[in-house]
Amino acid sequence: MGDHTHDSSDFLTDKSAKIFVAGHRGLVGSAIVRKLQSLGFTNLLLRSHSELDLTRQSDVDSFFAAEKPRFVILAAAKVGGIHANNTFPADFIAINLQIQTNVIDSSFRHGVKKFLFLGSSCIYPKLAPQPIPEHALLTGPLEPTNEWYAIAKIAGIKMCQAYRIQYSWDAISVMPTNLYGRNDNFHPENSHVLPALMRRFHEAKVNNAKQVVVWGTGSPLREFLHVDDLADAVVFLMDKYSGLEHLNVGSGKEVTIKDLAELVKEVVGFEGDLVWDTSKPDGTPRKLMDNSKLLELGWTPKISLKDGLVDTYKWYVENVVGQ
Ligand SMILES: NC(=O)C1=CN([C@@H]2O[C@H](COP(=O)(O)OP(=O)(O)OC[C@H]3O[C@@H](n4cnc5c(N)ncnc54)[C@H](OP(=O)(O)O)[C@@H]3O)[C@@H](O)[C@H]2O)C=CC1
Ligand SMILES: C[C@H]1O[C@H](OP(=O)(O)OP(=O)(O)OC[C@H]2O[C@@H](n3cnc4c(=O)[nH]c(N)nc43)[C@H](O)[C@@H]2O)[C@@H](O)[C@@H](O)C1=O
Repeated sequence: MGDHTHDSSDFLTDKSAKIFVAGHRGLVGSAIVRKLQSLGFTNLLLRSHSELDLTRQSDVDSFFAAEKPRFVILAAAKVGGIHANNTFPADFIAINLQIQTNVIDSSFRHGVKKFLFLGSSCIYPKLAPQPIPEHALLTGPLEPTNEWYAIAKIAGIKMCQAYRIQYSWDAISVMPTNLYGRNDNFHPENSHVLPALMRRFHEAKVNNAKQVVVWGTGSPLREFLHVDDLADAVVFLMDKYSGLEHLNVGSGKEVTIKDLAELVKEVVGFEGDLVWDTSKPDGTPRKLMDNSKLLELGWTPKISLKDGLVDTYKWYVENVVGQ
């Protein structure tokens, strides 16, 4: 049935193989492109959103028919933090279902050898056991602030499994924890917590503000992974993993939002106070992935949260501030 969990594909052997990285301008896609380029891959197939709208089925199919990539990594999606997910539920379910259905089906029909789908830790029940094992999927109700996005992601996992079962097609699914790094979205309301706070502390520092508002109670726990570690894991799994089950990718380390805010404040160099806006949702109380399956395959994360924050802040100042 094509469930050769520990088989090695020839992903790393042919550096001229055509690889379509969908969403290459985003946080995750750009990190995967950097990783592949650093390994010597020379035939990356890249299209911006304006060049190819992945929600348009016939455009996607024509693109695959013409280009015939050998490998596909799907990092294009409608993505956002807790506020965006809670405010635009129709976009989060519809756009993600459209993109992933089009790209998965066209990849299969046009002979892609191996396909990788990216989900998210929000696929798991709100009150899943911690750390969250892969088999916690579909065992309880979802976190309401992101259930629409989560349902789309669960459908993506199931679609990859269905194509593997029916057609023996090599499609795998990877569930990253909360990510951060270069090319993140620093939008003040719609981004994730880490880029949102980095921007807010930076702007408060340059404007000599006394206070910065942080959302929620500060008590939720989150696990963060630098996107360069995620890109390393994606390439590792394209080479090493061909299983039916989705795999968690995390750092294994969690932090409260309060401690994260203090750390970002320190890295940015803001010296004022934090004010907690408890009218904003906390979301899931705790979301730590069990990454033991990935560790057993031989992969380990390398970038600490502190080092990753320093690198991201440097990038933000050099590339986003004043643009
Ligand atoms: N960021 C995180 O913390 C996490 C992310 N993930 C997953 O990783 C993947 C990538 O996320 P991330 O890099 O953060 O997201 P980004 O928003 O940074 O990047 C998404 C990319 O997809 C492109 N895109 C969106 N819609 C379309 C479309 N209709 N047609 C073509 N391209 C489109 C965007 O282009 P444009 O901006 O021009 O629309 C953008 O380049 C997603 O599947 C996400 O679920 C998983 C866990 C955590
Ligand atoms: C990756 C993951 O991302 C989303 O889930 P989330 O983990 O809740 O992500 P978040 O980064 O937006 O918030 C984390 C915590 O941080 C708090 N918080 C404080 N201050 C700000 C703030 O200024 N902005 C944001 N966004 N959050 C803040 C916030 O209240 C919450 O308690 C999913 O919708 C889903 O898309 C998904 O899969």
